[in-house]
Amino acid sequence: MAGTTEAFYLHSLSIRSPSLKPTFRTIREDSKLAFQPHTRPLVSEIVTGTHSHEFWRKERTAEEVRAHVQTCLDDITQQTDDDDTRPTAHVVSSEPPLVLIHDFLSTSMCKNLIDTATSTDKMIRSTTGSEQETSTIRTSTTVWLNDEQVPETSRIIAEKISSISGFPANHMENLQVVRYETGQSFKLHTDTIDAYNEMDKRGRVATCLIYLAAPTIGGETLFPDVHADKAIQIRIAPRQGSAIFFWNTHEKPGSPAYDGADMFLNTDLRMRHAGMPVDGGEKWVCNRWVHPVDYGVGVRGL
Ligand SMILES: O=C(O)CCC(=O)C(=O)O
Ligand SMILES: [Fe+2]
Repeated sequence: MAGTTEAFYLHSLSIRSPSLKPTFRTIREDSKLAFQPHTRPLVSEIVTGTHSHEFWRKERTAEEVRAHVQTCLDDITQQTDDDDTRPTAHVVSSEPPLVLIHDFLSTSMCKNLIDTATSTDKMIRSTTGSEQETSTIRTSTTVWLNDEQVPETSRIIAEKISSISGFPANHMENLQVVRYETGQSFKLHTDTIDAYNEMDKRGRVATCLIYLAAPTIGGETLFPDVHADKAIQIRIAPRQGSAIFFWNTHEKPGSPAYDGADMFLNTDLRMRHAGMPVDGGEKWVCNRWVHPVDYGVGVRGL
């Protein structure tokens, strides 16, 4: 099947229908670990990449991925995060890496993003791709928030993603806040496409998707191809404050195949995913995408 994208190819996509009836594996909340105070030094400035890419240079076991992401998260201070919860990493898939992080963002910061997004009065129908097209592919509404609008929340998010990915905050787009009302969805797509290699800012090498509010029914994020067993499709149930992190290209930074920011990055089609229709209540998410080059702080999006 041809690659699907958040950009131009979406029109030709359809959800894969495997010959075997898929087993849906829904990732739900794990028991919450008790808060453990952080003993590491504070990160007082916007990060410039506190961890190297080295970890991602080769295929890792699930436990290696979990331990690495957990350490990256623990390295980031929670001082400005006002909930007494410690983020916990759970590996949905180690190859390709797909990590679910509970308590990635505090409840109050989730609310801060939703309130700020709402108060802009600028939420418009979501689009796909650099052409900013609206279609039935994506029926939610969107607003972009920059660092000035949500300074602390934006910094906390950037620090955590920087720690995990090894890319500094200036490689990240602004925050894209998305609201799904009942009946709305985002069909199967990838967050980057090979054609983005032609752009100055290049493709979205990594995605961090944060769940700001969970619907009462539906709205799972579906990954039909990430599990090695093709009969298994992964569905992640939104939970407020949780996030998923994944790489969108075959070449992970630090790997032998990764030859610097100028290289051609091949979209990993196993990372196709969809926001399933919301069947009750409202779902809010926030995207922060990472690029292989300096994206320029304050730039709105692709
Ligand atoms: O809403 C979801 O679960 C997925 C959203 C998504 O994939 C996107 O915004 O690119
Ligand atoms: Fe996506």
